[in-house]
Amino acid sequence: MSLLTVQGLGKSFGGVKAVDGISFEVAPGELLALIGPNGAGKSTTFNMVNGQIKPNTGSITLGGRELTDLKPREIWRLGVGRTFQIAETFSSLTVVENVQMALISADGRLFSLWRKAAEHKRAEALALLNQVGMAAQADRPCSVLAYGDVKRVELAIAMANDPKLLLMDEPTAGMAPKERNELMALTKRLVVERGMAVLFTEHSMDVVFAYADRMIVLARGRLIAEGQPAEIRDHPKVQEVYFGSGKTFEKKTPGTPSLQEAA
Ligand SMILES: Nc1ncnc2c1ncn2[C@@H]1O[C@H](COP(=O)(O)OP(=O)(O)OP(=O)(O)O)[C@@H](O)[C@H]1O
Repeated sequence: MSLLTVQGLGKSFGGVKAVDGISFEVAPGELLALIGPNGAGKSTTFNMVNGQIKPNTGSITLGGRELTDLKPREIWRLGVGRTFQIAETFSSLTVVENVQMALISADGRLFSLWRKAAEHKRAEALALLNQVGMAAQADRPCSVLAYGDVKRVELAIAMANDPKLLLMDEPTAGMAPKERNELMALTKRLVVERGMAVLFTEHSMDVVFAYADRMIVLARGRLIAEGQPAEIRDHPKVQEVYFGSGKTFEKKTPGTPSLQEAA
């Protein structure tokens, strides 16, 4: 049974069909990668799922509930979280304060002045930081963290709303290979442990092939392929759209896919 169901989704900007009647599903506990060359319609799709852009056609349902007529805040409340290409944390606050703020926001309450900021939901925030391996750094300001650690804090912030579906916009952009793998392994663990679904875009094909359970491929707004990473790598239409972009899929050794940058 799917959690997110997208049917016939379309959006045009002037004469450009940014997204052209796409349909796909995401199941609970699934890590689904959305890939495609520049301008394929990935961001527009993301922005429609979280309500920032209204589609011209089609429907998006979460657990059977239609989302297309809801505001972004209402969609977030129903359990659709998002992380961004550049991590969004308050650098002047400590790690734990950032998560505390998110917990307060998820409660939908204004900060109560009669309680000290330092105590508000601290235990809950620390439990979330523990899940992402950041409890030991709870009282450090976010501004002094390594970028990979900021991304972990961002995940804890996203978890504060207990999302059923997390949209991750190029989660590993700007990260070194080791950090990339650590972040994706952590994401995979959260998906399995919480039964959460993740829909993510990613330009790094190594990450996609190593961690995605399934992939969907967009080109010029259309969904051109869908399947397991191994099926997608060998898919002729996918090879075709990536040909000319400077990227080709190649197998280094049998069963170890990688992306080669053409000279
Ligand atoms: N607000 C907008 N106004 C006009 N055209 C837009 C707008 N947003 C996107 N487009 C166009 O829609 C198409 C799809 O863009 P989109 O940003 O969704 O692609 P993308 O796959 O996310 O690309 P990238 O990988 O470069 O981020 C592109 O042709 C883009 O120029």
